[in-house]
Amino acid sequence: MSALLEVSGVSVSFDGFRAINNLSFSIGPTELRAIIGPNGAGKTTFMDIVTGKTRPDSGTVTWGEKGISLLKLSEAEIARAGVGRKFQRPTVFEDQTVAENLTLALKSPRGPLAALWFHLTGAGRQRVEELAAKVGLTDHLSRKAGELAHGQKQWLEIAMLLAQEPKLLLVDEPAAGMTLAERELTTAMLVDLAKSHAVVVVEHDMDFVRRLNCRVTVLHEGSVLAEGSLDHVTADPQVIEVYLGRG
Ligand SMILES: Nc1ncnc2c1ncn2[C@@H]1O[C@H](COP(=O)(O)OP(=O)(O)OP(=O)(O)O)[C@@H](O)[C@H]1O
Repeated sequence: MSALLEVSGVSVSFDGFRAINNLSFSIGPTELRAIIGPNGAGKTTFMDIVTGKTRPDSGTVTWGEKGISLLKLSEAEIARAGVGRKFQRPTVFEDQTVAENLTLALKSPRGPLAALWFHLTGAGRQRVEELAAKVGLTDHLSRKAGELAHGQKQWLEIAMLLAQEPKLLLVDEPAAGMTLAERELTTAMLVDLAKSHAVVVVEHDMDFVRRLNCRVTVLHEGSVLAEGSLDHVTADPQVIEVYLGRG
């Protein structure tokens, strides 16, 4: 399986401090990956680089079968190429309904005629219903997003990301603030999404990572310290020393 995203030898410094240090990372087109690591390991900076928010000082970031360089694209172009990012705090429109939020997020077909056709045929409405079903919000379409529970808001935001038809989803600490039941549903959702997308989850909650049952990358001081199953990386003495042993 060739990689969808290939980060190779990437470094970036802020005021002389190397936040990312010769980092290499790749993910396939349908793969679930968890990224863990201590505070300041470079997890957020890694996502900032992939999404074009931060430009690295050196290294390459290539995307897709054609191996295009994401470093030459703007943030908006990277999003259009298929990289979606979910921040930790939900940013849904609280005064709009779930259906309205999803409609606003839809990727409309290009061109006025195609867009008109999309609306007249009800294709947009059908897509909104499909997206709501994917995240378990079918019964909440007419509710204001502000009335939803925290977990449901997070799921709505995931559906809004999916509305843009991304190939890669970067998801930052999805379990934070969720009840156990919400976490379990979120795990199932991410596992299901990874059947048709690449999904990278940054998460501190080890129980959550265990339930994801996927390959884990441990970052430390801006580089990959260990990679493999959760059992493999958590048995690594270096990982225990820099990350697990501190708790
Ligand atoms: N814009 C910036 N200017 C200066 N230093 C920065 C900047 N962004 C990140 N850093 C530094 O780079 C290092 C990596 O930060 P980053 O936020 O990527 O870590 P992280 O793994 O996401 O940590 P956390 O788990 O706490 O979110 C930290 O030491 C941070 O202080």
